[in-house]
Amino acid sequence: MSTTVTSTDNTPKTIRLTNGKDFTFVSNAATTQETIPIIDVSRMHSPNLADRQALAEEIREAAHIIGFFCITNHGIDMNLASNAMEQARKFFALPEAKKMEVSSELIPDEYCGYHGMQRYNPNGWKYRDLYEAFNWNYNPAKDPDYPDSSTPQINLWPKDMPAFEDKLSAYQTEMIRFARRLTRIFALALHVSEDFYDENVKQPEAGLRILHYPRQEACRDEQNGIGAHTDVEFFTVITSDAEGLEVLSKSGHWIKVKPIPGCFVVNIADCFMRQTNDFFVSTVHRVINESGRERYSLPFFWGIDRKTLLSPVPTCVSDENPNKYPVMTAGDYYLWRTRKQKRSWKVGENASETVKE
Ligand SMILES: O=C(O)CCC(=O)C(=O)O
Ligand SMILES: [Fe+2]
Repeated sequence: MSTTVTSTDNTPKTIRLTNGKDFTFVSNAATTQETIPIIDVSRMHSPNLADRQALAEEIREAAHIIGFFCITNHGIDMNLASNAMEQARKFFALPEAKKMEVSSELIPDEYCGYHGMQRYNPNGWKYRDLYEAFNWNYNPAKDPDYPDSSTPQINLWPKDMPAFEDKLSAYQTEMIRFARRLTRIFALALHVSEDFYDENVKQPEAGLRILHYPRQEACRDEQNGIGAHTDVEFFTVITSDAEGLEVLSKSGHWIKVKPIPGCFVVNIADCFMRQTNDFFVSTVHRVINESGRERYSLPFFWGIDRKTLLSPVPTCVSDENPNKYPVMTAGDYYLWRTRKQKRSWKVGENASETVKE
């Protein structure tokens, strides 16, 4: 059945994103009248190239039109996700002082570590975003395909909680294996050879985060769970235990994404949009937790390694459609965004970037 969550604020708003672009939504209400595509990805494991190509064409369309889709029959062991979720609940239940021992402020140029409750306000709303999070980076030693114990991880793991690191890392290892395969399908979707990205994902950007959203009491016009934003890297794979994710449609309306048990939501992020010269769209999204209970989510952020140049994919540029973006390394881009977001999303600093029309 279709539903629309009403909002007292029906005036269009324009907000500046940290990627420098502006986006507008026509109303702050959200609807289930529009949906995101559901794609059965079992064919990604097929030995037949034609099957993989057929899947790639479906992904091509979804990545081009809306930049968000739900995947079924992915083959990921969901026990690993539930174990990570269980650890998330335990971690967030710890005293604030214990969580602050691994504060993300300790490493300013990385996202890893703990981000405290109501710390950021990316949209300049009345109240700060109602979430806390813990991020962890790729650990080369635990790569399932190219393990490398000689390159140290950059992470802030809490002391005396070995199960926390173990369970979170086990999920990460599974997701890396999956993301490498999905990257090959994305290459086919761009009509380049399947191995186009293989060399660039041997030391990938493969960070994860656990998020905890308390039940929101304030109205949706005054507070977000996590404010509207776009992700930074190539694609994100999300699992969550409750509704709350909202995606901005092309027509400027918020679509409520209904989580399907056992499935993941995949979305295109900014580096992929840049590299495809906007052919794939990195769509604005946010979370508002009106589920009436706490919400936990587990996004996995996947991108090419830091030293690779974000030069355009050959099939996405032509004389008529020249590259729109300056070329830089993925690492420089990630660093620029990390610095910008950790600074400007802090309380109040971004409010001036919100243009009320
Ligand atoms: O909690 C979610 O479902 C999404 C979180 C998100 O968009 C993010 O952390 O970038
Ligand atoms: Fe996101």
